[in-house]
Amino acid sequence: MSKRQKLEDDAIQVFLAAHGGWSRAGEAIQKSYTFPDFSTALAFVVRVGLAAEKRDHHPDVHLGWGRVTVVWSTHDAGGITSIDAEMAEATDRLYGGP
Ligand SMILES: C[C@H](O)[C@H](O)[C@H]1CNC2=NC(N)=NC(=O)C2=N1
Repeated sequence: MSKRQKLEDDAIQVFLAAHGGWSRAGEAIQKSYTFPDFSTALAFVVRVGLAAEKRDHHPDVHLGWGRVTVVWSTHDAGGITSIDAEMAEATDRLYGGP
């Protein structure tokens, strides 16, 4: 299946059930992460942004003091695709841990 083909609703539910903190926001999935200060949050945004550039797939990001919200959707497909699920997993890995 193409990575930019929309996921079915049940596949999205399976993804959400398996990945804590992610929720559906219309035709996107999103998660908020917390940090001890602004600069640590900013550094996370930079790491996510560099991963996005490598994959040519880019999130919407909201950066605040100690908080980052990352939103993944595939604009070209008008919804959530498996590359969004992959990038969400990559985002979790960049947040912390191996
Ligand atoms: C031309 C380029 O590959 C496309 O515009 C890519 C770039 N990054 C993208 N990012 C996201 N999130 N969705 C897209 O459909 C998308 N399309």
